Amino acid sequence: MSDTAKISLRDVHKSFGPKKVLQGVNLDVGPGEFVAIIGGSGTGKSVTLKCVLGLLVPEQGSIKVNGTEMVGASRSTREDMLAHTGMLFQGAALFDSLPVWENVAFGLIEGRGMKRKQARDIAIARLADVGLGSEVANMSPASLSGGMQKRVGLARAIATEPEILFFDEPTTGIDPIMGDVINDLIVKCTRELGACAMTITHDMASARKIADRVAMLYQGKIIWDGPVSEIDKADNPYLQQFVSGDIEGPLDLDLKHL
Ligand SMILES: Nc1ncnc2c1ncn2[C@@H]1O[C@H](COP(=O)(O)OP(=O)(O)OP(=O)(O)O)[C@@H](O)[C@H]1O
Repeated sequence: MSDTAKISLRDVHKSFGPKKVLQGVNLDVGPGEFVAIIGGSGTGKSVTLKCVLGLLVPEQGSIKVNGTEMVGASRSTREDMLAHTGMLFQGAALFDSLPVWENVAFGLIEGRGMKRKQARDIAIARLADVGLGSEVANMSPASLSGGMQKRVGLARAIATEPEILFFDEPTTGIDPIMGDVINDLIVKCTRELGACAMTITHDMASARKIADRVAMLYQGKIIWDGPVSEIDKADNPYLQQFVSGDIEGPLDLDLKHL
């Protein structure tokens, strides 16, 4: 798998002072594959994603994206990688000073140097892909509901037709019905692009719906990694406790130390 993997993490370690957060993470995401990293609060999901994006630097290990080593990579190598990726941030992270369409078109205008008229047309098409009409294009992001902001964030993530998509807790902060709409849109948009994707989430319903595979992070390592269809049959007490949300089980002992 690692020769063809679009994203490959090998023995990734990341600490903050004495706190060892990642202690040898191994994970591959293949072409066209959607992997969800699941795990409880504070297990290091965000730290893992930030290491892949180059926002944090691991002190040990290798992270390859499209076969290129990212640990210790130059700024231009990282920028090149980011130019081929799309990202939906947890709070959608839209610029309130720009109208919706310019948020969606940002990577096209600033990153690709596209003319504003053409970029606006593409932005309106991407907004339609996520179920938003052209009347939204000139609105301020601040005037939209949380669910609409997530849709705009998704339209922005796919605007440059990236090969790799990253999602940071895509259903956090919105109601379950809107969460389901967002999950459906994420699946549709990712498939249409033929992109591979990585999401971090503690929402099992979302992980089951959007991912092909889940990888459970616990005590700094991936302790279970398998297809969504295998989750319920898996003989792993940590995974089963997390999936069922039980208070009793092997996980709660460790939670006291968080
Ligand atoms: N910049 C930092 N400096 C110090 N400690 C950090 C830093 N970033 C993360 N941590 C610590 O690393 C641990 C893992 O954090 P992380 O945000 O990755 O967890 P998470 O699994 O994403 O949790 P959640 O689901 O609650 O967002 C936490 O104990 C956190 O306090």
